[in-house]
Amino acid sequence: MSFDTLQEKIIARKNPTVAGLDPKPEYVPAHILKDCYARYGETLEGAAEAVYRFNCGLMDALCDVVPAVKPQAAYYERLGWRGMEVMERTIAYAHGKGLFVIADIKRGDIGSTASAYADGWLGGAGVGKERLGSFNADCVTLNGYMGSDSVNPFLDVCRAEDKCVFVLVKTSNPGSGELQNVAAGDGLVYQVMGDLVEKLGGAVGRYGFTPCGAVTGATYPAELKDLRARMPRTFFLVPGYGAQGGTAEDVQHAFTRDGRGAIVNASRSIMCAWQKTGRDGTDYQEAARSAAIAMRDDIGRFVNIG
Ligand SMILES: O=C(O)c1cc(=O)[nH]c(=O)n1[C@@H]1O[C@H](COP(=O)(O)O)[C@@H](O)[C@H]1O
Repeated sequence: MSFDTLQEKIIARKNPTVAGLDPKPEYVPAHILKDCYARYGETLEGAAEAVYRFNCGLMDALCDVVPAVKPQAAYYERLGWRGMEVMERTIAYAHGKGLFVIADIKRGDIGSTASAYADGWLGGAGVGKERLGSFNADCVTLNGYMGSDSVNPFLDVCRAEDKCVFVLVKTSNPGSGELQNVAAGDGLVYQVMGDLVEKLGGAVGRYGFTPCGAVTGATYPAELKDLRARMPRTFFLVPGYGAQGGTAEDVQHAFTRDGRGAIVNASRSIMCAWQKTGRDGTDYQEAARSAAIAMRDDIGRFVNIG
C-alpha cells in the first residue's frame, strides 16, 4: 500500500496519527503476562506470546480510531526468533483490521544487502513466487545516510508492489544536531538529505507524494517547517509527539496547507496509557483508545484534514 492508501485511511478516520507498537514485556498488563507465563513458562516464548496478545488487544481497541500502526523491530528482535515471528503475526493481524503497517526497521546498507532487506520486509509472496519475502509491511523506515544506492533497492520494490518508505532526514533525538545540523555546502546536512529524498522519490501519486517519504522529528519544529517548504512532494513521518515532548502546535508544520502529507507517531503515550489510570491494567484497551482519541483531537486543533 502506497502513500495514496495511507492518505485515504487518514481522511477516512479523520486522524493523521499512527500508534507505535514498541512493546516491552513490562508494558504488558499483569493479567496477560501472568497467563502467558503460566502457559509457556517465564521464557522468551512466554514473553513473545504476551507481547502478541497485548498488540492484538491494542489493535482491536484502536483500529477504528487510527489509520496505521508502527511496530518497531528492536522490541521484537530482543525476543529472538520468537519475537520476529510475533512481528510477522502482528503485521498480518493489523492487515486483518484494515490498518496500514509501517515496519520501523531503520535499515541502511550497500545495494545488494538493501535489496535483500527490501524483499524480506516489503515482499510478502513467500517461497515459489518471484519475490522471496516474509513480513509484507506496507512501508519501512530507512537510514539513508549511506547514500542513494542504499535506498534505491527499496524504491524498486515499492514501485513494483505499490509500497513506500520513510528515510531519516531530521531525527527527534537530542543528539540529532551533532551531525544533521552541521554545515554542508550552502546549507546543513539535514537539508542536503531532505533535497536528496525529495529527488529520489520520482513520480508522484494521486495526492502528490512520491513513494520516498521522510522522517522529521516533532521535537524540532523549526526544521520541520523548513523541510515542509523544501520538500513539497514528500510525505512525512513525525515521531516525538508525547513521550519525547513534541506538541500538536509543533507538528502542525509537517502538514501541507490542505492538511495532507504527514502522519504523527506516538508509542509509549498510547501503549502505556493504562499505567496512568491507577488501575491494574485490565483497562489497557480503553486507556489506549482514550489516549489515541485525545491525541487526534489535540492535533485537530491545529490541522484541518477535511
Ligand atoms: O523512525 C522513527 O520512527 C523514529 C525516528 C526518530 O527520529 N525518532 C523516533 O522516536 N522514532 C521512533 O518513534 C518511536 C517513538 O516512541 P515514543 O517516544 O514512545 O512515542 C520509537 O519507535 C522510535 O524508534
